[in-house]
Amino acid sequence: MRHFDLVIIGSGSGNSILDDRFADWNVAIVEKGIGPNDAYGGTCLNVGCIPTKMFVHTADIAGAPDAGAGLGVDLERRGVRWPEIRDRIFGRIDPISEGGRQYRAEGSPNVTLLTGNARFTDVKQLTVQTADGTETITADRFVVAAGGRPVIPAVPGLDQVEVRTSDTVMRLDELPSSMIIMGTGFIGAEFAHVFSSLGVRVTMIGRSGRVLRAEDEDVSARFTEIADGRWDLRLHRKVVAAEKVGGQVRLKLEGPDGEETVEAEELLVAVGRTPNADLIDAAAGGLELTDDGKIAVDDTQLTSVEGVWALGDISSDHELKHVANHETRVVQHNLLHPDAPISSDHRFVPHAVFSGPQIASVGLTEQEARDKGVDYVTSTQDYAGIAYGWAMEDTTGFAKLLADPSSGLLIGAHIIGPQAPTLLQPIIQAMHFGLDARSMARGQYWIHPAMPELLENALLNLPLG
Ligand SMILES: Cc1cc2nc3c(=O)[nH]c(=O)nc-3n(C[C@H](O)[C@H](O)[C@H](O)COP(=O)(O)OP(=O)(O)OC[C@H]3O[C@@H](n4cnc5c(N)ncnc54)[C@H](O)[C@@H]3O)c2cc1C
Ligand SMILES: NC(=O)c1ccc[n+]([C@@H]2O[C@H](COP(=O)([O-])OP(=O)(O)OC[C@H]3O[C@@H](n4cnc5c(N)ncnc54)[C@H](O)[C@@H]3O)[C@@H](O)[C@H]2O)c1
Repeated sequence: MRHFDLVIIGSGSGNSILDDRFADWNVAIVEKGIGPNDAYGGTCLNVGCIPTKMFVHTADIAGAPDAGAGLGVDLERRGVRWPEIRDRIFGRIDPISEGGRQYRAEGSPNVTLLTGNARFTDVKQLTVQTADGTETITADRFVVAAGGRPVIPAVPGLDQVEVRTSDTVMRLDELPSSMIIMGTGFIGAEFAHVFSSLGVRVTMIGRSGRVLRAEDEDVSARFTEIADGRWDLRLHRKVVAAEKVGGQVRLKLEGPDGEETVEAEELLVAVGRTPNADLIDAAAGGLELTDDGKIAVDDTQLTSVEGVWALGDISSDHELKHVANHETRVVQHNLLHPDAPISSDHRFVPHAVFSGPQIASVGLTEQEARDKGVDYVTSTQDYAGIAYGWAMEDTTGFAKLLADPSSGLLIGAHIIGPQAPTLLQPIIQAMHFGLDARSMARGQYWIHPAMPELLENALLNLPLG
């Protein structure tokens, strides 16, 4: 039985743990391979953030004729070369993934790469199913960074149709003429934007009355209105059956007007992700789980077993790469300095939805502030009320801020509109460094007439006495 100083399960964020400071550690990385190509490097690189945003940017360009029409510029989108788009994107990503694998397999003398599925068989003991057979390994320390995977809901007949998930939909052979998207969360909203901008007829199905309903209620309501104009939006619907009819997928829905069916060439299921704690048999390793099946960790990312840390989607409340990266740095420090551990900072975790329009958010939504009984004031500034918004003829975007009325400190910020994630960053900075709204608004220059004037005005409009 081989014994290591450290075993890392998962090559996504887990791959970033190792740097020169670990050069004299005997380390094993175990990775089963992700996506249709069993790739190295985890979700974000291969089937998540990076390819999706490359498709989103392409979709934004494909949408230029619509944007131009309102400005008096007539553009024509003559076509979309899907295979070229797909191959350009993965032509860049796949070699990075393969380079990462090779570096760990051949270029890191102190690292053993084991390719295969890892399962705990005891505390600090792992069995790895490789192509060469089964190997059991032990280690002094473990980092569990095994991520999550898409959920496929239990709908009668769904196992009989070809279901796409975010793992597979970006590599379709051909661009379909129509697509049903089940789910109205991050992935649904981003892919609906991508595929509808590329000319696919999209039908989106949601259980509730809102798209992106976890967002601030005003943002979610505005996004839902816009989505309703961009694709066929069926809300308050339950999918009760699925079948294959000819080359099409047909779903039976139950909704406010009774039963209905929808058909399309492709079906994308985007109803959330589940942590891979079951795949690694966390329980056999003595790792306690949370109620939602994630590996329980304390604020230093330590699990219930001494010497075993977890990070990222398998243990975090936030399934976001910047959170996984932050937790990776915390684990890295705590591996190297066990006597002086540091904690993760999850106070102000931002997120963005790269759809059309874009959304970015940090801190409390108005409904959360209300539910928690937090004292707050709020202000909303439309893009239409700032000079750059006039330039863009934007009529739907806005920034909404929430602040503590006594200290003037920001407690939440929500932006829907062009460049929302970029615009949000100074607010994240203000929240982290305790900058109050008035000092932020008046204590610095704001470039005129640039988009951040949206924030300057929203800050000035806060009724702070
Ligand atoms: C479509 C999509 C778009 C996204 N876009 C964004 C975005 O724009 N911004 C953002 O912040 N976040 C985004 N995310 C979320 C982000 O990708 C994840 O939060 C992040 O990648 C999680 O990293 P991780 O290291 O925890 O897990 P992963 O990167 O998933 O790594 C886990 C690795 O463990 C391996 N593994 C699992 N089980 C085993 C096992 N038993 N044995 C061996 N290996 C195993 C897996 O194969 C995988 O490679 C997106 C996610 C998706 C799906
Ligand atoms: N831009 C980004 O940062 C980004 C992009 C994509 C994904 N992600 C991460 O990946 C995670 C997963 O994304 P997602 O969109 O799959 O999940 P999600 O949690 O954002 O949305 C899932 C949606 O599916 C609905 N749903 C759940 N079960 C259902 C069912 N049986 N039938 C119909 N609808 C159902 C939920 O109500 C919800 O609206 C996100 O939570 C996010 O953390 C981030």
